[in-house]
Amino acid sequence: MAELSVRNLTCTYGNHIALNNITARFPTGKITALIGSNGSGKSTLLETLAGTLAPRSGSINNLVSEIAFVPQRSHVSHNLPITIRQTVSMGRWSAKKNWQRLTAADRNIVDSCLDRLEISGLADRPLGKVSSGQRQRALIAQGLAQQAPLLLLDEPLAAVDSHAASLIEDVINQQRNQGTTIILATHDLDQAHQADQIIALEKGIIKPQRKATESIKKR
Ligand SMILES: Nc1ncnc2c1ncn2[C@@H]1O[C@H](COP(=O)(O)OP(=O)(O)OP(=O)(O)O)[C@@H](O)[C@H]1O
Repeated sequence: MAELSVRNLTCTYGNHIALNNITARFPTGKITALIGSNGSGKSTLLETLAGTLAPRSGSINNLVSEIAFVPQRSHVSHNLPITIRQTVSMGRWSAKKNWQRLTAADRNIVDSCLDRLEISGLADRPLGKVSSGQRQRALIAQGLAQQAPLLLLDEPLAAVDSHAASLIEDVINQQRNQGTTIILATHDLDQAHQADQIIALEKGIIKPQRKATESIKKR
């Protein structure tokens, strides 16, 4: 898989410039951590790579067609009629044409993802009636179930306890070891340190790497 990169990428919301002419490379089969304060542009970059936001200018190069994106979500209606298992199964449906039925192999993948995130016991519970940390694990399991070569995670450790955080970190490392390219936004500096590359954003631009590393060490 050729290396994913962005060149002179600018993204705006109306007149507001959220990403200002950034150029970056995302090594294949490695973890890139995006860090930066609130509003620095991390989610905007992930959404642009995921294709849910169109850039104003610049290019995205070598983007694969299958992308698993786990966005930042905080609220789901209590009445949403979908179970945790169905939520994770949606990761398999994305690879199907014309809403074909899931095969036994698909169901095994779903079971394995539920198991890896330790939510098998919650599989039949409605997504809207579990805790936000449990929901976060379900959404990550959905992303894993896609088995896409590119996995985008927006604050995967938000809302989870320390056990779940280390579980999610292990899962992310396992995915990287299997060759998945991972780009994640995080405010957790321990998690950023475990990444292969750190990109520090500030007001929509990339801080030079040396300074980015220094700023992490100081905190
Ligand atoms: N839907 C939107 N409409 C208008 N402006 C937006 C929108 N989403 C984000 N922005 C603005 O774009 C900039 C980048 O926001 P973004 O969400 O990418 O930051 P972030 O680094 O992910 O922040 P956080 O750490 O809080 O999640 C901010 O100034 C933000 O206010």
